[in-house]
Amino acid sequence: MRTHNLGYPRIGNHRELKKAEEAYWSGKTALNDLVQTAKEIRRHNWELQKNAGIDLIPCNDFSYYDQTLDMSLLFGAIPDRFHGLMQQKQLCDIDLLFAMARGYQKDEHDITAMEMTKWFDTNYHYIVPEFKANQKFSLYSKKPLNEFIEAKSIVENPKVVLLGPISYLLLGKEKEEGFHRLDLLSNLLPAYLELLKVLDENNAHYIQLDEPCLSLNLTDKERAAFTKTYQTIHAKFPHLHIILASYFECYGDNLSTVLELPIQTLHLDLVRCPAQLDDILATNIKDKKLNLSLGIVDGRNIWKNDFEHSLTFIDKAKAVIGEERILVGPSCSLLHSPCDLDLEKESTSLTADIKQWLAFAKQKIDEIATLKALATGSKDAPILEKFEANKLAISNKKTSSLIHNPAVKERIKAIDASFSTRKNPFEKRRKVQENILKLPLFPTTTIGSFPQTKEIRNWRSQYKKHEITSELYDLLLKSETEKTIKWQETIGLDVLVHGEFERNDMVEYFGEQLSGFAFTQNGWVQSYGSRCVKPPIVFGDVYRPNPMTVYWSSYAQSLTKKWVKGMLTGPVTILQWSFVRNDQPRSETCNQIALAIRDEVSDLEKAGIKVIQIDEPAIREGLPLRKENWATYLQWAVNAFKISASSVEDATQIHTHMCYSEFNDIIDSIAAMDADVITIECSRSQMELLDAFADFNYPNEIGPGVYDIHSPRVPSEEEMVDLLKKAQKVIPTENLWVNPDCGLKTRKWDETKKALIEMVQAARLMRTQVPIEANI
Ligand SMILES: CN1c2c(nc(N)[nH]c2=O)NC[C@@H]1CNc1ccc(C(=O)N[C@@H](CCC(=O)N[C@@H](CCC(=O)N[C@@H](CCC(=O)O)C(=O)O)C(=O)O)C(=O)O)cc1
Ligand SMILES: N[C@@H](CCS)C(=O)O
Ligand SMILES: [Zn+2]
Repeated sequence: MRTHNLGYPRIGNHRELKKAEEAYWSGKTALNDLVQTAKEIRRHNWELQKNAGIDLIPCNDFSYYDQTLDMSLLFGAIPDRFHGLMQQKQLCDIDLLFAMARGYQKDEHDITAMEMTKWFDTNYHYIVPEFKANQKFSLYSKKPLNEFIEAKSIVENPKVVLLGPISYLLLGKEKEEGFHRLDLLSNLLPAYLELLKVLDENNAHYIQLDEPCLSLNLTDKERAAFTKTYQTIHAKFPHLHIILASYFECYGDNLSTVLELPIQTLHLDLVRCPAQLDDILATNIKDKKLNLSLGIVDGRNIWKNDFEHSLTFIDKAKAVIGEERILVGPSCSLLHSPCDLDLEKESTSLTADIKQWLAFAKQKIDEIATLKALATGSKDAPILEKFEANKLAISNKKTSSLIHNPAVKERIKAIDASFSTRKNPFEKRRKVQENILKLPLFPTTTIGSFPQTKEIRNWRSQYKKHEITSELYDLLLKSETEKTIKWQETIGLDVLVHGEFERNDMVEYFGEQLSGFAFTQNGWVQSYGSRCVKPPIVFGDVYRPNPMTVYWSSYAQSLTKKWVKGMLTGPVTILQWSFVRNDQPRSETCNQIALAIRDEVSDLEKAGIKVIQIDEPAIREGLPLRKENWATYLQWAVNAFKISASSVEDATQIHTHMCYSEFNDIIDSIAAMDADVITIECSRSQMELLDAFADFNYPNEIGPGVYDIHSPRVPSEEEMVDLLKKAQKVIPTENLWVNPDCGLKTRKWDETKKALIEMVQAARLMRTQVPIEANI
């Protein structure tokens, strides 16, 4: 029996990578400083896994931005718009990678970034490969080889992790008509073979090919592509040990294809799909040579592994295929886990009771090693002590009084259809709202957050460390809010926002105020590029002890005669971006959060807030990976949103906001949410997304994002007018709002100001082009 890991978090224990990257981007440090920080993180990770006794340690799981983008650069799939820049500036690989991810606007160059979207059902975002017809691929960079050589100096036989060819293609997008990206396989496969040859020549033996698309519903053609690809790889490199890894779901109807592939090891996510072990063991696997990687330590959540439970899986597999053919590992890469629980001090939120139930990446690595020791009959005292401590923690959690709250459970039981129905249909509400809000055509607004400057983050940091008083912190935030309200008035935005300066993060902020949640001091997880989030932990029944946002929304509204949007995160997004309990269905936890948000919506309404936005950017992300499970999820997710939004009068306008996901397949559910207005990220796909709304005849109002907020580049009035005209072709003018793609928290003020001024001008211009009677 051996242990392995599918990937380790690459941000560093204290987000060293983020800090080094942002310092480099702002010109404060040199490239070499960043390169050294990255090296140090990799060395730390490898040594940690080696010291824990992991047998196969991954390399090339590091990335400066995103592992999918790395593959595009590795194989030279660099969109044409970057070619001039490459020739003229002779950018090194890292700079080119950053330009592709973030866009490039300097000197005479003005190049848009590549698209970014959610990685399966996670809160991690990848950069979408762009393909043209007859896209060529060849080895452009040496990253996997370099990292293999580097790892070899620290660990024995590092395992090279690569995104597999089929998933790489399927995760990309055709940027020209007339071909399907899978048609590019014949161009791509030789480049993969070339890479494997180089790795082979340098004595790499273990290659982990991640093919997470095997967790999706595939066509026969796609399955055939897997067969062809892995047969080709095997024919060329029969001596390489290929570990094929999919995760986040069952192999489902792809299982029989996968079991016939000429690979050495198949990885199973036994956390998301425990049943597939029995299915596989019931086949003729015993008579094959295939090894099984048992992914039994949850890479997507922070709960301690239940050793007794996990050992039943290992024993079952052992009985059929024998110890030698088993690898023990995490369910997926630990990229989605925070780094190290040891860095957490016990606090009033993360109490000793709760802390004993948790395991972060470092602890999970130790769990994997301990499980192997236990499964192979170790009688070492420290191992047996760990087993006893584990049993105790697991049983403590099952019986803890911290978790269950009868009042919350009663309230959940009382939910009926009236909780999720507005008083009147949209058309009726719309008239009432028009009379009160009196907004022009093409009303302008923003999505909520304004720049979270270093200064603001420092105030919060000082406040948390008691270096400044709560009164001073409050005053500082108020002055920032006031400045932002005044500035929005000056440039002529129609519906204002308070700026969300008081929030560290849109989910963590609510988690900090809701009972049943705990939060960490350092539990960072990469979200995209250098950006990280600290997901709060739902450990028990959720309720809202006090109003959470009324203070800031009321303050902002008191400063202006214009409408200020109340700003909330929706129940599905809070659920999706938190680490949630595994002892009850997600739908139940979601309903508990929905009731808490419902109370907040009612309080905002009572405080005179007329427009309330309930963000649900993660509703698509929570969609099960297999279509057969969609309907159940969508039913409870949409219902939870409606529970949170439906207590209000017709006069209160409910907005929702969604971003960075493929929404086309769930348009009917988005419509069923019945928000009066939806603002949605659209600009990177040049309004393509709106076709789905148009095809569906989406009845309510829509604000398609007119500029990309993930790039520092400032859009021009003309390009936004062009996008709005495109939108106008498919959506009735009276339904259109004008707004950026998402919140502005990651932007700098100068970029924000320039971009929003252009945006307001674009809306004004659009108004002048509408027949007079429609404008009244
Ligand atoms: C909308 N998005 C979000 C997602 N998930 C969330 N949970 N939240 C989201 O907003 N998923 C989809 C997208 C992903 N987008 C983003 C966008 C931006 C970020 C981001 O900016 N993250 C910040 C961390 C934010 C935070 O929690 N900050 C804290 C701590 C600040 C800090 O580090 N303080 C320092 C001192 C100050 C300094 O030197 O900077 C310290 O304490 O040492 C806070 O504001 O209090 C990031 O920096 O990565 C994430 C996802
Ligand atoms: N209101 C949030 C939504 C982000 S998806 C923001 O503006 O940052
Ligand atoms: Zn957003």
